[in-house]
Amino acid sequence: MTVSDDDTDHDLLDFMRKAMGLTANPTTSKPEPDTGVLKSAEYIYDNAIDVALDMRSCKEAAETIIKCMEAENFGTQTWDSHILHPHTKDEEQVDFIFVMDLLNFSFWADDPKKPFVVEYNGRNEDGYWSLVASLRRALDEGIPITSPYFWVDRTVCTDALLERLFRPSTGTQIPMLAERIECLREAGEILCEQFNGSFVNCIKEADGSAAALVNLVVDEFPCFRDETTFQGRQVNFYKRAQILVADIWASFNGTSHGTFHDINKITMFADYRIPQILHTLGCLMYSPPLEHTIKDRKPIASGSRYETEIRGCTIHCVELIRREIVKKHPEAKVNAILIDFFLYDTAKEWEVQGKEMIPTHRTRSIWY
Ligand SMILES: Nc1nc2c(c(CN[C@H]3C=C[C@H](O)[C@@H]3O)cn2[C@@H]2O[C@H](COP(=O)(O)O)[C@@H](O)[C@H]2O)c(=O)[nH]1
Repeated sequence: MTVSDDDTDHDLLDFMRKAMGLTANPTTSKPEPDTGVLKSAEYIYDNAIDVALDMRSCKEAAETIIKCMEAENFGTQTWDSHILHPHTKDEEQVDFIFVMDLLNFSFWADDPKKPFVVEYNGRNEDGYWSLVASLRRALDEGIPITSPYFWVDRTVCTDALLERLFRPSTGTQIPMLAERIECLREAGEILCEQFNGSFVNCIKEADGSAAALVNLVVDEFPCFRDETTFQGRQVNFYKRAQILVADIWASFNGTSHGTFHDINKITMFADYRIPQILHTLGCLMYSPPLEHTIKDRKPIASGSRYETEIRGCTIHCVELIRREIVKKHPEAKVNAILIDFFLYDTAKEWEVQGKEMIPTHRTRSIWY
C-alpha cells in the first residue's frame, strides 16, 4: 500500500499524540481528561527502592479476590449494604458523601489501645465508621452538618460545637480535629461562593466525566490536592478526591448523580489500610528497614520517600491485580474501585477477627 505524505504526517501526529498519552476524542478532538494518578504510580513503582511487588502473589490474589467477589456478589450495591451510609438517592446523599469524604482521613490512634470510638445505634464504631457515625449522630441531634452554609457561619457553627460533634464515646478525641475544622471552613467558602452551596453543581460541571470531576475537585479545593514530588517529578495520588467520586458513583449504582462514562479511570485509593492487606497477601514487599519502621509503629513523614513508595506501589499493585482479573475473567464486571472497596472491607473484617497482619503505616496527614 503506497502511503501518501499527508498519511505519513497523520500517522506521525497520531503516534506522537498516543506517545504523550493524549488520546484525542474523535468527536471533539479534545484530549480526554486524565488525573495522572496511574502514570504517577507506575513511575514510583519503576523507581522504588524500599517497596517492591511480588508478581506470583499478585496473580494468586487476583484469583482469590475475583472468586470471593463473585461468591459475595460484591458490586456497587454493596456500598448501600453498609447501614451507616446514606441511602436517600437524592441531593442530600451527595451532600452527605461530600462532607464524609472531605473529612475521611487519619483515624488511627497514637496509642493503638485508645482509638477514637463513637457509640451509635448500640454499636461502637472506630476508624472510618467513627466519622460516619459522628455525622449521623449530628444530623439526629438537628445539626445541619451536610450544609456548607452552616460550616462557614461561625456564629452558630463554632469550633466548640464541632468539637462536641466529634466527641468520643470512649477513648481519645478524634485525631486532627483542628485540621478537620479547617477543611470544613475552606471547602464551605468555596462551595458557597463558586458552586451555589452544593457539590451537585460540581458534578454537573464535570459533564459526566469522573476524571474531569477529580481534576475539578483538586483544582478548586486545596484540601483535596493530594500530590507530592518524587525524584524531582510531581506525582498525583488524589485519594480523597477519587474516593469522593467513587462513593458518588457506587452509592447511586452508576445512575443519576453517579453517572460517569469514564469511571474506570479512577484508581484505588492510596490510604493506610490497603497496603496492610496487600502486604499480608504477599503482594507488597518492604525492605527490612521499612518493614521494621512499620512493625515498630514508628512515624513515617508525610511526603517522605518511604511514604510515597508505599502509596505509589499500592496503586500500581491494585492495577496489576485488576489487569490479571480482566485477563483471566474478561466477563467480570470489576474495576479498581470495586477491588479497592472489597480489599478495604476485607481488611476491616480481618482486623475484627484478630488476623495477624502488619500494622498500618503511621503517617499523620489530611490526605488519607
Ligand atoms: N482505599 C480505601 N480507603 C478507605 C476506604 C474507606 C471506606 N470506604 C467504604 C465505602 C465503600 C467501601 O466498601 C467501604 O465500606 C475508608 N478508607 C480509608 O481508610 C482509612 C481508614 O481506615 P480505618 O481507620 O481502618 O477505618 C482512612 O485512610 C480512610 O480514608 C475504602 O473503601 N478504600
